[in-house]
Parts: sequence; structure tokens; C-alpha cells
Amino acid sequence: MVRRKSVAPQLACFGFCRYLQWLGIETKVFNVGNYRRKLFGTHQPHSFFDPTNPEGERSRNEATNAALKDMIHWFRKDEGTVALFDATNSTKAKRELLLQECERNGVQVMFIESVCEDEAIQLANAIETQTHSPDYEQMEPELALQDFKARTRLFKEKYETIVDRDQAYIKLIDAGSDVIVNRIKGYVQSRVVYYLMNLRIAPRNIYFSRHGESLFNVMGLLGGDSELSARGKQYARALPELLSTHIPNADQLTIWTSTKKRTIATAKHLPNKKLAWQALDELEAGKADALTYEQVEEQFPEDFAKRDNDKYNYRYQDGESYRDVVQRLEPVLMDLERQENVLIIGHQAILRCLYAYFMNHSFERLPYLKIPLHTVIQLTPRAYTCEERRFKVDIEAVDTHRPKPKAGSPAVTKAAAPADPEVQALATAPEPTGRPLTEADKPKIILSNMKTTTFRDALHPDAASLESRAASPAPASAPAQVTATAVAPAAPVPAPVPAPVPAPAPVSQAPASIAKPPVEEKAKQIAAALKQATVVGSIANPAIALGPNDVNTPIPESALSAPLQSSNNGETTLKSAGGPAAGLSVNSNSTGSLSWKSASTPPMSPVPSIPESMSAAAQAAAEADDAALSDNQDLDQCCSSPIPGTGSKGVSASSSLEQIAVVAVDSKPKKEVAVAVPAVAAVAVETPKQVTVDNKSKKEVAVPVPAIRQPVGQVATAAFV
Ligand SMILES: O=P(O)(O)OC[C@H]1O[C@@](CO)(OP(=O)(O)O)[C@@H](O)[C@@H]1O
Repeated sequence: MVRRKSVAPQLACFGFCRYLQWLGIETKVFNVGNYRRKLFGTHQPHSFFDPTNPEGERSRNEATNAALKDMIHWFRKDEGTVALFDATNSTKAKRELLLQECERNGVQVMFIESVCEDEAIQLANAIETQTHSPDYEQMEPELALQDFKARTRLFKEKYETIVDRDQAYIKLIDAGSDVIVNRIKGYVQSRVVYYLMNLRIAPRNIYFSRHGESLFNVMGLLGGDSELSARGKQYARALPELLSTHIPNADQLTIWTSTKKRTIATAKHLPNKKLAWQALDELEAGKADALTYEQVEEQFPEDFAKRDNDKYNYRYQDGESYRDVVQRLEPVLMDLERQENVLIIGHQAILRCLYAYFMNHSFERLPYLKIPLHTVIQLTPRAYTCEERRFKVDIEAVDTHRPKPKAGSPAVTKAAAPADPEVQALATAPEPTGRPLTEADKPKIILSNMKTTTFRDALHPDAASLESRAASPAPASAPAQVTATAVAPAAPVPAPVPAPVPAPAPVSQAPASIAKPPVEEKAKQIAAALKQATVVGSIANPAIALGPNDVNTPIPESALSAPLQSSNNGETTLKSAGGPAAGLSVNSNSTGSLSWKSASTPPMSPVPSIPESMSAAAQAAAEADDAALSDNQDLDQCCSSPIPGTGSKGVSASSSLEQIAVVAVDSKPKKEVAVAVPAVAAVAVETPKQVTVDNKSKKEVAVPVPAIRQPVGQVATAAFV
């Protein structure tokens, strides 16, 4: 049985927190479950959540108030734009409290409610929740499941759905098969809708590779549309064997390239289905195109310094900034979220942007990430982590990474490996001909260690204000099982920082004594306990299945009419047509292992495909050696650090049936707001405009080409704990 996927509300929260951060919107999750655990301990029985238990109710209110206070404080300090208030807002009274507090502080609110009557989805959500919730850590899976179900029943007894038509909300019905959108306005809220309609949690791999070394790379020139060097061509020939040897179901991979010669030539020998995206073309260097870094510094010294100062926001004359590229990649990313296995053969800047999204790198780090040539990067995004593995093909290539100059030191005008004449001669030497290639000719493949980045913790930090409270003894009214050790103080986790602010300090390591069973292991145990097959599916939103030709073009009427159903009360229902187009089934078999199987994905829009080559002269050696290969290690310490302390694991158990989230937007009038929104957002709620507000007349005026986007206002969101 294959059904739609379950989008656990917490996952949605984490997901769109990461997504909004990637778009450059400062976002933070305030998880009331974390506050509860810190204040009252981790392993509370379901009776703690019984609304007729006054002690439990008092404690939970205390946790809610502490989180709310911190969220408001965070807004008032002007640190953020969007807050996700992740809590159990299942009653009207609780939501009212939130609304009042936010309103008093000039923060707009938007709720996200997930209504699910489908038992299979509920069960899948229960597994997901138990697998990840610190509430159920080290608990027998069967007991955890029973407790979770009992807790869910308690929530259900008092649950009140949102009916207020004046309130902004999104309702996800049966994990997103229908989406009801009410009074959604503005850029940020429409982004949330867009994201929720595209989110998927199917386990899959995504592969990135830069094109083989190009002639421009060898000469140290930026941009252009040059051919591959001899070594680049060698890499292209090595790719098929690398993939077939090291990548499961390599023949199923779809290859996405840019429209540049060097990426197309790199894909040439792969027999797979190929799509060329203009949106994947390299960052446009404008007047610096086809120049070396030295020449850019010579000819445009001010620009060169500006770029060094703020590389993410610097826009080349007649060209683009990294921020522009992130915007242009958004539709590609959303499509990537819905896809099964994809290999993107791309460019340095482009892959940095995509890699940063999956690995949750801040935007100051993004333009300096190391994406070396002749290396395939495998990413396996999971609910709260992303696993990475790198396959480096042992074919030499220049290093095009130019490090960020240290403050006060002279500008570095060369990439790490300058294109000296010897290297150039080697790289451009004619390809070997005249004799068949032997084993010795085959390049080696150096396999990196698997590395896991846990981004949940960075997104879901416990408030620093709780540190002191956690260190003090539990209040007398706390249930008996609360112990001081259960609320071990966590190391402070820095919130994601906007571009101009210095990078956050690395997170300290978790104490060695906290042994956590791997998620997969726990999933297996739960599956064994459940015995029955369980099923999840996926949101398929054909209206926003974009192909490269669709980017930056209006959505066709036909695409809009099918999924949109309007009613006369201002509410819009978005139907996922076409049934479970992108389903995922989860089966537990008699041996207790979980198997994940993906169903078909929605069809892509027609796109120009690269002519397929008949030649498959694969030359990669199949030697896998466990050499460590994390070029970005220095950069991603913060994200890859384990959870700092027991209490800081982000996800808490929640009702799988009904979940409501809150999004709050600062209603203070903003002076000038420039919004750059891709046309695709029109599908979700409204046609976003590129406008600015005239200060005097207070009227909106159109902006032909938006400058760097500014956040529209402050936003907060919440789901249930
Ligand atoms: O933003 P920086 O670090 O300059 O890197 C981008 C540059 O990388 C290059 C190589 O220098 O990418 P690629 O070869 O992957 O297409 C240039 O084309 C591009 O201008």
C-alpha cells in the first residue's frame, strides 16, 4: 500500500526554518518541548499532558510562557525576522494567549494546522516522532508507542480546529493532500505555503559534481563558456564507472546540468536521462567575465575590495551576487526537494548555494565553501540531519578556491592553485591516443568518510535564559521523576546569523557520556515492535513542478486552474491533483528492518535535453579508500557538532492527529520594502509583486528590478508539542 507521505509538523518547522534562513531571512525555532524538558525533565508520562491534571497543566503553561517570553525578547532585540513557535496550540484559549501577546508586541501571527484522519499517516508520524523525540529516548519502543498514543488521545479530547476566518492560517489536510490557505499575505507567508507544498521526506541521495576542469579554470579565468581541458575530459570519461561502481541504482539517476559547454561535456559519457537548466548556469560575473582575479583587482579595485568585504551580497557590475543566485536557484531547489536521485553537474558558485541549503551553512560561509573539481559529493538528507560522502577522482585539477583574505592582509588575487605554465601545459596536453587504455591508466577514486551534519540543533536551540533555570533544582511542584540530571544544561547554540554579523562560535561537543542509539537502529526497533507495514506518501503539487523553461516565466493558466479551488469566504483550497504521484512506502518486515521504497515522482516539465553520447569509455578505477575528505571541515564545525547536552534535542512528541503552528509577522509599518519573488509563488497564494512603498504617499510603486531583498517583517511560527 502506498499513500501520501507524512510531513511531521516538526519536520515542516525545521525544514522551512532552514529554507527561510537559506533565503536570507533570519529565522529561529522556539520549541516549547525543549523548555518543558529543561524545566521538568525528559521522561514525563502521558498523564503529565492530561488537561485535567492541574500540576501538569501549570508546568506546561510555564514552559509555554518561558518560550513566548524569549521569542518576544528575540524580536524586540531586532535579532530576527521569523520565529517558529513550536508548541501544542491545540485549543482556542492557548492560541488566543499567543495572539494577544504577539499583537501587544506588534508581531503578526499565522497558524499552520495539520489535520490528519488517515491512520497510516498517523502511525508513520508516531514512528517519526518516537524515532526522534528526546521524550522517548532509551524507552522500549512498544512502551513509547503506547505512551505516545495515550498522549495523542489526551490532546484530541480538547482539540479545537481553527475556524477564525479573519486569521491567517494554512491547513494541511492528511499530510498535505489538500492545503487550505486563508488570509495569507506577503512574501514570507507565501514562502511558507510554497515550501510546505513541496516538502518531502523520502530518503534519497542527491549528488553534486562540478564540471571537469575547464580551459578557463586552467588559465585562472572567471566565468565564460569554455571547453574542458584534457584532464577535464578525462574526468568526464571516468564518471560513468565511478557512478556505476559507487552509487546505488546509478542508472536511475537523472543528470541536471547547466547550459554551459563544460557541464554538458562532463555529462557526455553518462547514459542517463539529462536535463539542462539555465538556472544552473554559473554566477554571472558581468564585467569581470573572462578575467583573472588579478585582472579584476587591477581594473575594478573598488569592486574587488567590496566583494572581499561582503562576498554574499556583492553584485558584479552587469552581473550577479550570490544572493541573486540563491533567489534564482529557489525553483530548482524546490524541484530537487521533490525528486528522487539526481546528479547535478554544476559550477563552483551554484553548487556552493545548493550545498549550503542542504548542509545548513550560513550565508557568510556559503561563498567560501570548498567544492573541488573532480569530486562527486553525495548528500543524503534525512529528517534532521544530512549525511555527506565524497568521491574524489584521482585526476589532477587546478584549485579554483580563493580563500577569504584575512582582515588587514593584502588581497589574495589568485585561487589556491595558480595556473602556472607547466600546469597549463599538462592540463591542455592532447588526450592519449594510439594505444588501448590499461588498468594503470585508470584514475583512482578516493572515498571520503561518511560525515553527518546535524542541523536540527542549530535550528532548535534552547534559549540561553533557560540555562540558569535548568541548573537550579527542579521546582517542588514538579513531578517526582524530574531529576537534575535529566535537565543537564546545554552549551549555548548560536542562532543563525545574517550576512553582516560575524560567524557564530562553534558549538561545544556533547558530553561523551551521552550515548545515543543511531536513528536507524531505533527506527528498526520500532518497526519490529509494530510488525505491520506502515505507509507514508508525499505532496505532489503539479502546479509548481517547474522545468528550466518555466523559470522566471508566468505559471500557465492550465497549471493554475486544476489545483486551485476557491471558495467565497476568502479561503483557497489547493488540491494535489494526480494522486500519490510522489509516494513513499515504509515497510517493516518480519525481521524488523525498515525498508523505504519510493514511488514514482511527478513528471518534469518538458526541457531541452542534452544529446546523449554513445561513447561510454569509462575509465574510473573502482578503488575505494577510506581517506577523509572534508574540505569544509573548518567551516562546518558549528553545524556538524553533536547535540550539546541531553535537553537540547529539538523534537518533542506531539499529537499526530492535529497540529497547529503559528506564524507571526511584525505589523510595524516598514518604510521601504523591496520584494523579489519568483513568479512560481503565484501558485501558492497570490501574485507577489515587486514593489516598494512610497514613504510620502504610502502607496505601492512597482520596482522594475528589485535590489537586494529585505525581509518584509518579523514572523513567528508555532506547531504543537
Ligand atoms: O565566487 P568565486 O569564488 O569567485 O567562484 C566563482 C567562479 O568559479 C568558477 C571558477 O573560477 O566556476 P566554474 O569553473 O565552476 O564555472 C568561475 O567560473 C566563477 O566565476
